[in-house]
Amino acid sequence: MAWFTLLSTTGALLCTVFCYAIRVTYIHRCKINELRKQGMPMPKWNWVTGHLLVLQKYLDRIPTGASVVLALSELAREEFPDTEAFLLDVWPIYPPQLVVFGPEICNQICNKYNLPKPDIASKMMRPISGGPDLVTMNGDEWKYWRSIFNPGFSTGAMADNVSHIIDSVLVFREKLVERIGKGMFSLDEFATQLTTEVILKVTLDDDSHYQRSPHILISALRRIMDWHSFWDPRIRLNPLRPLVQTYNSRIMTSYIRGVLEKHFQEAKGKNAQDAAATPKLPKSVIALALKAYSADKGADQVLQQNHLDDGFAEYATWQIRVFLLAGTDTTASMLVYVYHVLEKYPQWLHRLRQEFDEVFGPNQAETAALLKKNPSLLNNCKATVAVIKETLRLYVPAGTVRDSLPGTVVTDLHGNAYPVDYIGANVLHQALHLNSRVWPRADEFLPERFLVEPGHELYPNPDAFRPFEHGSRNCIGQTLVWNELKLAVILTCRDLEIRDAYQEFDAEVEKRMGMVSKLKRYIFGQSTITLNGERAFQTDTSGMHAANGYPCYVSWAKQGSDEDSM
Ligand code: HEM
Repeated sequence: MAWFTLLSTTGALLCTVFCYAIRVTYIHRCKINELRKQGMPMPKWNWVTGHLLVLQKYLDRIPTGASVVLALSELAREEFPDTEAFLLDVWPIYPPQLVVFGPEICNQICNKYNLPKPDIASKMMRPISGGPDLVTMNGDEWKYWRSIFNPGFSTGAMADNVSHIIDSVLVFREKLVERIGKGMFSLDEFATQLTTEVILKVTLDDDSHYQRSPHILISALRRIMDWHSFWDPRIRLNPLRPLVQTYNSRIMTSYIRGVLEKHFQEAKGKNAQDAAATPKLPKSVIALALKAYSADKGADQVLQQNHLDDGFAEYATWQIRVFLLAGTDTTASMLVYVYHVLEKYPQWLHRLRQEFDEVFGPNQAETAALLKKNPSLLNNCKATVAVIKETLRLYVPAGTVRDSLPGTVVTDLHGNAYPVDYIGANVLHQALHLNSRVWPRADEFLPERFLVEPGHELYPNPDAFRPFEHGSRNCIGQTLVWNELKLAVILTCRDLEIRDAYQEFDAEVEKRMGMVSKLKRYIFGQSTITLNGERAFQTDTSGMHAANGYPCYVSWAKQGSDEDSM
């Protein structure tokens, strides 16, 4: 009898949940259908699956593991070049969005209306950050914490960081040199270790030596990331996920709180020794944030306390956690792609080497010291900047999603109005950067477009280039990115050469392939491993890292190889 009651109660509960899901889905799809009838552009739509089947069609064209946004970008460019905007309904996987990829409509979303960040983004970031974070906060809370962290990322503060970034880049270089003649390795792994070491130093003043040894904080973050997905239900619904993430989250919080407290006590000690002087805090992001916070809360009051203010420590910890994520993967993935384009287009490698000779003189050994003494020399490397910009255009690793805002209407080029009070927005940088209306010869690698004068046919529309987004929600870390990428290229590309090893990597995979995999391939056919001819396609990882960790070889540059490449 008890079993019968249990079964019938469970059955009734499941039925209720099922009916509720049907009802919610129906109400949602009715709203989309309404927008469809009003003429909102969208791909072929279905009451049951929304646009999932259309998206799947484009996903089937790209290699396994390639980023979903690349499939979305293909869809955008192929089906909506005229409106540069369309509605995408993949609910319940993600809320419906107006996908946009024209500079004018992007400006409306990010600058004119500055639509808020959606709740769902904040929920998805929570396991990584631990609490409200700068990337997904809104309103006054965001404004306040952005102003607290702005000084730490200012151009001046970043110039103060050049010296230790150089030290980290020199370790990266040393590691590359150690790999000469030693076979294939993952460039992505080396690059990520470099950017991680840099962000630990810049944000926490932590001399982690992460390029040479593991770090408890980063191991915990990586474990959280291994159990994290922004969309994959197989990962999101795994019951073990919250347990693993909570455990590692505690490790991260306890480590960061420890470092903050240590810096606070040191700062207090310095103040006590020299009461009259302005506090000589180290210039890490966190130290400058603490300074800004103290100034805001009433001069020395914060520094008079026995322990670091709990409210500040809690928020700062969440932000450090998000900086560790935002500051490593994207920059590392870009660095890998810069080496990739320099291998593909040796004439640009040659041009950069000429530029380095002109700016830093012919004696390479002196470059690091020169840059430490005079970081502003970085501003003289115009061709280097152009190459990095063109790489950022073609391999942009991030975009922005925004929430709906009641009463807001955006318009496309033809004046068609799209209400964004039920659907949010997805500014699709990958499609925007390849939009052939605004980018002449959009698919070609042409760094010269960033060197020509206004009036030239290649001169870019500034609103169409937004790797770091525009407006008040732009990337806080962009100056750091520029310094890191320029320094890495300057200090490694003059005498070292990277060659991708995908051919050898694929041959290894083939050799190690088991019978079952071979049988599967025989039955279902070989799935594609390139995207538009690109084997180093961007993957569905945070920062869109290059496929398979970018297997490569490194060698000394051959004498005269530059001249040969011209
Ligand atoms: C190549 C490297 C990078 C790229 C392409 C990039 C791109 C972006 C983009 C597109 C946004 C806007 C995102 C949105 O609206 O949701 C953003 C925001 C942000 N980025 Fe980056 N980023 C990079 C590196 C970094 C680094 C090194 C940091 C260091 C801490 C960082 C920290 C942040 C933060 C905190 C925000 C949120 C800013 C706010 O809303 O106030 N990013 N980034």
